[in-house]
Amino acid sequence: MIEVRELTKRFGRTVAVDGLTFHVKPGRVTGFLGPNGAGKSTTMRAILGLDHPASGEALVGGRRYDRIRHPMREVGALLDAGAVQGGRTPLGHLSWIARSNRVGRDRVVSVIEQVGLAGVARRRIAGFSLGMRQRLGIAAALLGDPGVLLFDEPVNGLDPDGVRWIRELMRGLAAEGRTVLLSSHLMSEMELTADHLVIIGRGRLLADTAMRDLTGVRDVFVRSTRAADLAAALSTALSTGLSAVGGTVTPEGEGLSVRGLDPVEIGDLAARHAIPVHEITPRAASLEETYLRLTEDVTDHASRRADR
Ligand SMILES: Nc1ncnc2c1ncn2[C@@H]1O[C@H](COP(=O)(O)OP(=O)(O)OP(=O)(O)O)[C@@H](O)[C@H]1O
Repeated sequence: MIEVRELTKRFGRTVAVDGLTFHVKPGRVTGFLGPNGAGKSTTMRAILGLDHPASGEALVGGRRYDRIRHPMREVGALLDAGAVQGGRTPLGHLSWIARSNRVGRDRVVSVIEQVGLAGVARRRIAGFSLGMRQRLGIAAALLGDPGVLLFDEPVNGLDPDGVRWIRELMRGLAAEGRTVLLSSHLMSEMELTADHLVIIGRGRLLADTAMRDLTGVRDVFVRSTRAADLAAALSTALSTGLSAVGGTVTPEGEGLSVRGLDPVEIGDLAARHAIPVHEITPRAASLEETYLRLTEDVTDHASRRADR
């Protein structure tokens, strides 16, 4: 479990994180979203004790990172995959981290295999692609077999095969009961990977919600050869209070986009008016659509400062 409480972090005049509160629970993948400069990396760095907040706190398993006796065994993180000495090999790099954290050598071999780097374990990292460096960074995060994991943009630079691998890895780690916090700008990928979302903008919380609640039914598409008649009947039903306030009927191609009525209500109404209906499809909003709507008012910090 990660608990972020009233966290505020400033860099000079920039408020990177502004009174942010959320919890990341075990057993599920929590996606961490927000526009560039929203404060995601700063929040993750605060959780890992790398940035010190002006106020508030970030706790892992109920403790501040610097109070954890064997941090690597409790929390693992991939923040910046580029920050590795090129002269080392994966085996050398991970063995060095393992030794300085009292983690056994068997774990080194096991994580190298887990991330698919066994074939290059003795090659110099300098020649590695970004995708291979991401895998190495993930191996380092997993080294202590921690229950809490943070990944900042792990999909960066990976090919489609690697992207799928990350998705399965994240879901597998959550299924083992671990707490997984994952940031990414790839909405379609996040939609497939995360169970829960924390969305921030300008350092503040915009949403803390289950994925299925955020991408729930948006509208119902109804196709009919008598779309105009059906539209009239549906509009009457909406205006006489059959549905919640705010229902709409909008022409779309050979049919109608209906909000505020469910497929059963629409089907029953069409039958009562003897209007033929050839399709009734409830449509979900994509994460991208919902995310863009939620964040449309929050520009990055640079433009906010320039506004002042
Ligand atoms: N070390 C620093 N010194 C000064 N300003 C910083 C520093 N680190 C972050 N910031 C600023 O704090 C704000 C939040 O940055 P942060 O990197 O946390 O955002 P982010 O959500 O991770 O963005 P991105 O999606 O672009 O990675 C930005 O305005 C950034 O410029």
